[in-house]
Amino acid sequence: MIEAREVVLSFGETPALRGATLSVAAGEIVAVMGPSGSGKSTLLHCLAGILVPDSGEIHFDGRRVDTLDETARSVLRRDRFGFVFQFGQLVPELTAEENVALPLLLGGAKRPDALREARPWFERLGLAGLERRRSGELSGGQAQRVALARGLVAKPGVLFADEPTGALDSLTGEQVMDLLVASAREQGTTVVLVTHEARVAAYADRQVIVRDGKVNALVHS
Ligand SMILES: Nc1ncnc2c1ncn2[C@@H]1O[C@H](COP(=O)(O)OP(=O)(O)OP(=O)(O)O)[C@@H](O)[C@H]1O
Repeated sequence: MIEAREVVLSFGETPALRGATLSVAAGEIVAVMGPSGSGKSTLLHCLAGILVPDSGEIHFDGRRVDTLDETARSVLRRDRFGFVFQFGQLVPELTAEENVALPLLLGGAKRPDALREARPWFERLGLAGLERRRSGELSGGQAQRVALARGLVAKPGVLFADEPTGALDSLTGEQVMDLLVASAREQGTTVVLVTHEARVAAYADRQVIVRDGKVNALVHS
């Protein structure tokens, strides 16, 4: 479904990826682990078409991604990928339901249709009653569940989750992971999950370790 082949990327003098290879099958949930600074986020950003490697290739659904121009990559991200980051990154001016509807609106849906599709996510993720709140009026766990709904609402081919529980206490983090995995499975979404927490990685079908910019160890859970 999504693949990095021998990806090399440096930030100036700092090598971040030194020949990273990873292949994720459709519907698979893969956890990317590894020490701080090893290149996990950079690998995720390359897979997601946010960063372009210096060399190597990125493929998604049979298409080469890294050779697309910025516009084509941003359309691909909008239409086929979902994102959840460590701090939710909800748009503070929008209500929770508007945040969830955002990917549909950006994809061209009419506002009433987008909001109608967004609403069931509040029940599903235990957020009923919070639809009109803004991010400042939500707890960290609630905001992260809204971010998860936003990441999945457009039924992306791949959900990229970068430390999605990193800002949460462990119980809240487990609730978010339970919901992430259940929702992704329900709609067959492939998940690339960056985490340094073994307990979070244990939710994945497979764990890989990034060390010194290479995906150099595999652990089957
Ligand atoms: N925008 C940037 N500019 C310069 N250097 C960067 C940038 N982003 C990452 N790096 C460097 O690239 C290397 C890999 O960083 P990356 O964020 O991918 O690691 P990581 O494994 O995700 O780390 P962490 O677990 O701490 O988030 C590090 O040495 C980092 O300092």
